[in-house]
Amino acid sequence: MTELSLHEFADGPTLADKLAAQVAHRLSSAIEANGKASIAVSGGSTPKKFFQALSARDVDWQKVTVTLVDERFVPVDNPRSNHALVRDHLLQNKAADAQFIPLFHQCPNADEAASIATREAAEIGNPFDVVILGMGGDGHTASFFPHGDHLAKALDANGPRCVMSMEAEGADEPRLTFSFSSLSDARLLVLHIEGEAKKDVLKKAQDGTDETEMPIRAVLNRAASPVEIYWAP
Ligand SMILES: O=C(O)[C@H](O)[C@@H](O)[C@H](O)[C@H](O)COP(=O)(O)O
Repeated sequence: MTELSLHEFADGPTLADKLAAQVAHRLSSAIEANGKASIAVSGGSTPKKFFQALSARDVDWQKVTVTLVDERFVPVDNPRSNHALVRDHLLQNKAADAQFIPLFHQCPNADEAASIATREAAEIGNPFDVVILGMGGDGHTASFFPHGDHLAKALDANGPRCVMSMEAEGADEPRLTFSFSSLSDARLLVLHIEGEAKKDVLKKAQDGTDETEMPIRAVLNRAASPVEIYWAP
């Protein structure tokens, strides 16, 4: 069973600040121990304030590699690009010196982009020092969507560390996602969610076991690392 801890905050800005402090501390400790640090972040609407808070923190950013937990199969000039979100809100201020490894590559299909991303991500080393997951109202996390075409493979704890493609009814476009095995043993594994509705989704996820219906259950039930849940109304 995975150990879960719930950290609740009065509001989103307070959460963003506390999470940024904790993540900056972990990145700095990793740099002290290994000379480098890695972080994989989620896209979507929730992380913007956290990205801005983290970008202002004192970390030796030149030694940090940033990548995405998952990406939409769209170029960086598309408003739905997670790369664009990270570029505009995280790779700014002090964090402008960090190295970014994108998952999207201009290829005929998402599988080919996933192969390139897998090769490039292998350079980062493993496990990630920090992984920040989000969660959708349908119980997806990363691009582990309910009934996704490659969901079983993506959630296989013994599957390879890789980036894979994913298509699902609930996803607007094909996706690229790190596999569960690449994310679940992060040295700091955070699930960042906000709002009462997401708390209800979390509760529903904890009340059942079917991962095809709510893939977040894989993280909550069998992540190799403890899961730190950060929540604000
Ligand atoms: O690209 C994405 O959409 C994500 O990385 C995704 O897994 C996200 O974390 C959740 O969908 C929550 O999204 P919101 O923060 O927008 O609710």
